[in-house]
Amino acid sequence: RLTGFFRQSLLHACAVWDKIKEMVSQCLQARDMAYCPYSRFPVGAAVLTADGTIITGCNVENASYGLTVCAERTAVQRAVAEGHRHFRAIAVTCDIKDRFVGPCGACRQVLMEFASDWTVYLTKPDGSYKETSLSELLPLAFTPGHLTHVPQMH
Ligand SMILES: O=c1ccn([C@H]2C[C@H](O)[C@@H](CO)O2)c(=O)[nH]1
Repeated sequence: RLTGFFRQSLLHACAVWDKIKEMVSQCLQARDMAYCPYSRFPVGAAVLTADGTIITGCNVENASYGLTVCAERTAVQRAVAEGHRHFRAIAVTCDIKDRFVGPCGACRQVLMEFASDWTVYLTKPDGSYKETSLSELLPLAFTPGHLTHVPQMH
């Protein structure tokens, strides 16, 4: 029989595994909602908040091209608008099957605003993923902590 610490550790590992699977599945579903008539390059994202909520986003393009918003920023901004400011992880996917694709530079910076220790799951269309981190994707980052007037988070 599994007891105490080991049982707890196993349950925790299973809960984490379930959350990753759920994020991966939700980012793939979000990609199907992408509005990308110009690039025809759909992207999906799913962020995991500190309280375990998963919020998705897709890219939303614009005829001006430049006003396009990426899937990752759509998800983060949606999460913030719903009251979340503490994040743990993000899963991102596009239609490219043969390699893992990272978020664009603008999205890396926007993620950095809310945490430096995001876990990032680069997800292929078949649901396989590569785990990385925001600090690996954006080393030596500029962060809110570098400003003399640090924004009050409340
Ligand atoms: O990290 C990225 C990179 C690109 N895109 C979108 C923007 C545009 O709609 C399309 C092609 O660049 O992909 C994202 O959503 N996330």
